[in-house]
Amino acid sequence: MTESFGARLHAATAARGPLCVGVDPHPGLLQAWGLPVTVAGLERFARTAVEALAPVVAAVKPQSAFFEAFGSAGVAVLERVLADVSAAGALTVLDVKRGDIGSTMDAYAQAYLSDGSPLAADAITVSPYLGFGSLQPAVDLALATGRGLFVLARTSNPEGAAVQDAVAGGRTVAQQVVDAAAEANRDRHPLGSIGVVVGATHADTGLDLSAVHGPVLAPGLGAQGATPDGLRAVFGDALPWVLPASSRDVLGHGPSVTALRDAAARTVDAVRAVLG
Ligand SMILES: O=C(O)c1cc(=O)[nH]c(=O)n1[C@@H]1O[C@H](COP(=O)(O)O)[C@@H](O)[C@H]1O
Repeated sequence: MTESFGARLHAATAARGPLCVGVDPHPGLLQAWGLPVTVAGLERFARTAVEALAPVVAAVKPQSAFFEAFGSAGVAVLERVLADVSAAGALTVLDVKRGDIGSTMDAYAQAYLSDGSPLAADAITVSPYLGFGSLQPAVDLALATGRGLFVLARTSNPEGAAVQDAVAGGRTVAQQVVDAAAEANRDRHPLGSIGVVVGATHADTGLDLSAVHGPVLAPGLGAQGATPDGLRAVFGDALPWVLPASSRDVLGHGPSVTALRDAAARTVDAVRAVLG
């Protein structure tokens, strides 16, 4: 039987530390690395980041939009990134934030979560704001193929509050997302495969994460102001579920492979000191 994403992530973070590094090829970062803002520059950037990071961190999260911006040639670079990260032993979390009516969600699921698809990743980010139930085709396919989801619950940006902190039926919308993920993770050991996204940027998430039993992707370290030391105050008892994520703060140390790897190692050490 295929090993679940949750089990694979649990093993990867135990071996390499609890950190997901994002590969976000911002045009400004390409320029800072002395690269042209072209497909060739994108490819060099992505290959360097993968060479530096994929052999050492638990998970690598390419942000799809920065590749899509270059059209089909950029998407081809993304396909290569996904393959190379896997070959180097890290898990791939493709940040595409998909969410659609169920029948179309099924097509997205086939694109990103089915064996043999060129854009298949170990997990993808999805948006539940067409209703958590609309994600069911992705939940089903992820669980069937040993893959996972990270469902946006309380995002790192301040604008998220207007929707995610709204209260319906006595619970915030974000809490309802967390509870639905928890239900999908019930009885999955050692870790469920339906993760949630909760920004590390919040003073107080307002969430009860005690039953989530799946990974809590926590973006916002560095560039958005969150710090490893701050994770304890943000997540409290839920720290064991947390997978902190950082993109620009690490990528800014390129193009030196050594400097990128050192930056990732420093961040891993800092989050390990808090998460254990
Ligand atoms: O799903 C995500 O990855 C995500 C969710 C969220 O709430 N906030 C957030 O910043 N992200 C992504 O995480 C990355 C953060 O990048 P940095 O701010 O450079 O570390 C970006 O690719 C964002 O799109």
